[in-house]
Amino acid sequence: MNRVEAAANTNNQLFIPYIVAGDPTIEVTIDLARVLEESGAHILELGVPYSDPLADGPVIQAAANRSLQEGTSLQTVIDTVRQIRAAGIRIPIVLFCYVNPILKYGLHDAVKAASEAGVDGWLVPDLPYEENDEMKKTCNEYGNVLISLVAPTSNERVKRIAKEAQGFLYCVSSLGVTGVREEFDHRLDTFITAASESSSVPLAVGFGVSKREHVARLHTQGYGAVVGSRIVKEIEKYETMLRDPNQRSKALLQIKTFVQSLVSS
Ligand SMILES: O=P(O)(O)OC[C@@H](O)[C@@H](O)c1c[nH]c2ccccc12
Repeated sequence: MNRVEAAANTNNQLFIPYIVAGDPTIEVTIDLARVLEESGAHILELGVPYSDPLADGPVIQAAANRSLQEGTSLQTVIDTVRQIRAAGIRIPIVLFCYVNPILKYGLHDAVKAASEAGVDGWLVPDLPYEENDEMKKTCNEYGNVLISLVAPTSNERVKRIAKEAQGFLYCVSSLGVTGVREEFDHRLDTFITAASESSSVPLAVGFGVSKREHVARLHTQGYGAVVGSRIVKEIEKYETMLRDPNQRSKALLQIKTFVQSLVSS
């Protein structure tokens, strides 16, 4: 069984952090992967920075820019995963990548290289479900899953996507872009109920999940929690210390304590 599927099926309180690879450096990304694994994360969403991140809010856009200034590319992210695995970090990794860098690299070559480096799945936010056949087939050919994303739009489409989902079904809490939110779309509960009734895999909710109460509520309802911007903001806060080898471990400890506070029951 694929490691993302295994993690999703054995943990009914999924916690899935998202960070941008190369933010603030590739070296720190490897340390952060270990910190997130130690903090109890079940699956790591590792973002490939992109110059035109349509679905991302200001926090993640800024992180992508920091990473792009470091020269991060899909290739260096694949190389980073290889280093993460060589460091003995086993957490299942889902690569978060917009479609352009994949097409530029070559879809088949990208999935093959990533799988050989230790990637377990992909999520391509701007690849419509109706056009994902080749990506899904190639992912599955290399033992990877393609994670599907559903938003609170028409229930019929949600049901169709949910039925064929792999690993876990990523339910976007509200329309718009990523970023910390106080409240969620009022249609969230009906939308998620429709999705869970049709889904053959566990659900995880993302977009705006940024407090312990948010995570606890989702876990109580039997859903996983995806947290991106709020963790990326913490990384931004400690950027200078993370860049300084003499202060890095202190910053990593602060970040670990923060992440643990999000998931502490
Ligand atoms: O940042 P938030 O509001 O916590 O949402 C998670 C999100 O960052 C992460 O899953 C993600 C990053 N980029 C995306 C693009 C589309 C969908 C989801 C994402």
